[in-house]
Amino acid sequence: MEEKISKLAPSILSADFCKLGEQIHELEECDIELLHIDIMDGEFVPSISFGMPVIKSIRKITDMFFDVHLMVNEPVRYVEDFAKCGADLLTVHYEACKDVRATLEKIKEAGMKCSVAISPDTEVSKLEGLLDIVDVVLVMSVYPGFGGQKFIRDSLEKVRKLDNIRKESKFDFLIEIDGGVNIENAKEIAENGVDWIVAGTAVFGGDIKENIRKLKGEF
Ligand SMILES: O=C(CO)[C@@H](O)[C@H](O)COP(=O)(O)O
Repeated sequence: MEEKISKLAPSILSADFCKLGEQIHELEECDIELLHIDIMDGEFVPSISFGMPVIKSIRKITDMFFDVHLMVNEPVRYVEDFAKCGADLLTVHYEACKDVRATLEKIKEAGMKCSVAISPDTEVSKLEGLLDIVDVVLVMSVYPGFGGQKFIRDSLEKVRKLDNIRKESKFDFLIEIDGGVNIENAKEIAENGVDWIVAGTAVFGGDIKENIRKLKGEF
């Protein structure tokens, strides 16, 4: 993927849903261009978050790039629905698809960017045969399902492996990391070759503008 949007992708899972519109405008005032949107189905992960109606509503109030992370079994079933409600990029989990490549192809055909995510127990080697098609690889640095968990350090090794693969190949995917990012570890994460950094609690817990100012100062 050619364009490199600013690195920080706030995850609205940690937003105050009574004030979602206001908080999105606060992010815009901080020049955030990338919004991470977590969709959970209660099957692939234990929790249920929210779905298309929320994306459709917030699409009306912002032009931010919608980075939609599907923690959903067989996401191929929903590709067109997410395209219609305004997703710019769809991430599907390697572990959740019967045919990952066909799912990614369908996302592209629907006019969106595509991304594949790996959970902490899935090795980078599983992505062989997919790296030519993906725009982004999402490395989960917590077990998917909940915000506010502790960063799993082994995920940095995966990031380095992916960064080496793309340096040694013609692939130009971006690398995104998601889970447990905070002011203490953001600098180290960015230095390992990550392009997009998702942060939920570290952005929405407390003063959003102050949190973003501090996080952006780290990378
Ligand atoms: O996908 C997920 C969790 O499954 C993440 O996007 C979290 O929402 C990130 O939250 P923090 O770890 O930053 O609080």
